[in-house]
Amino acid sequence: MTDEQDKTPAEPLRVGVLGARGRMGIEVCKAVDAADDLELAASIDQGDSRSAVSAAEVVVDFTTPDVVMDNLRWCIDQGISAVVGTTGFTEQRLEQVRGWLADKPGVGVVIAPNFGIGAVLMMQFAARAARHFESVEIIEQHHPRKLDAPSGTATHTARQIARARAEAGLGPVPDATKDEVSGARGADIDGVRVHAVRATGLVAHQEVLFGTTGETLTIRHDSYDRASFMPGVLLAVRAVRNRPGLTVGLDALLD
Ligand SMILES: NC(=O)C1=CN([C@@H]2O[C@H](COP(=O)(O)OP(=O)(O)OC[C@H]3O[C@@H](n4cnc5c(N)ncnc54)[C@H](OP(=O)(O)O)[C@@H]3O)[C@@H](O)[C@H]2O)C=CC1
Ligand SMILES: O=C(O)C1=N[C@H](C(=O)O)C[C@H](O)C1
Repeated sequence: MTDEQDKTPAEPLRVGVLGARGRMGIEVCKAVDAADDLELAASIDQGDSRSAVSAAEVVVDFTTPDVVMDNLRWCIDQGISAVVGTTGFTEQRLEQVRGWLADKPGVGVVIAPNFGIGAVLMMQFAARAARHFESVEIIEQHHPRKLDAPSGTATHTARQIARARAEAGLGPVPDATKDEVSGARGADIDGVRVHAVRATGLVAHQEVLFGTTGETLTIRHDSYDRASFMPGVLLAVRAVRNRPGLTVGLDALLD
């Protein structure tokens, strides 16, 4: 039979969701259900047994920073590829994941601080602008039920900006503050000040403010609905098994 004659539809990819009853998990389950090429094989939340997820080929994790490493270790041990949106990934944690993956060469993991395509572009544009401005501050704004501050997106953006500034030979951001009420100047992430705002009505928003003599540049992204993260999540779900090892961020998948 030629490929042309073989019209058998491909089996849908079996996806498991961890954190399935959370704000993001609910949205991911809906998106997977709605996709013809994906099947929701298991949806697990706090207190459920993880064993149901063994049937999945790809696991999506939107849980909490304190449980995500244990989940990830379990997936890798089971030989299941994973797409992770949960925050809390320090360089040390990423290194640990790389170590686990070294023993499982067929397994892929994508960890992205933000799956919104606009947010990924905002981070790229900010990294590109960074070397042209002596001043930079990040203001992130989120719903008040968010557990971590500053956000994973803001932390990632600050690190990328810091790297671009170092490569360009820029020194510290100018700031004459001598007398400070604790916290007034925000958190210092690799030399970049990050301010975290929490308010009912917000979803996920970030502004990167750059300044130099006589001008400022503001790069802003807004997620008004968690549906905004789904194209990125599904892109990673479909790609992850063909990307053994660890992929951090969506940039490589978008390109
Ligand atoms: N990368 C991205 O694009 C995005 C990332 N995020 C991140 O995703 C994470 C989740 O966000 P959000 O959905 O708003 O948070 P929620 O608190 O709404 O959801 C987390 C869910 O995980 C559950 N959970 C806790 N422990 C476990 C466990 N061991 N196994 C399975 N499920 C568990 C929680 O249960 P319970 O409530 O009972 O504890 C809850 O239902 C956060 O870190 C957030 O920052 C959010 C949006 C986009
Ligand atoms: O908790 C959230 O809501 C979000 N978390 C991620 C982060 O911390 O950056 C991504 C997005 O900002 C929404």
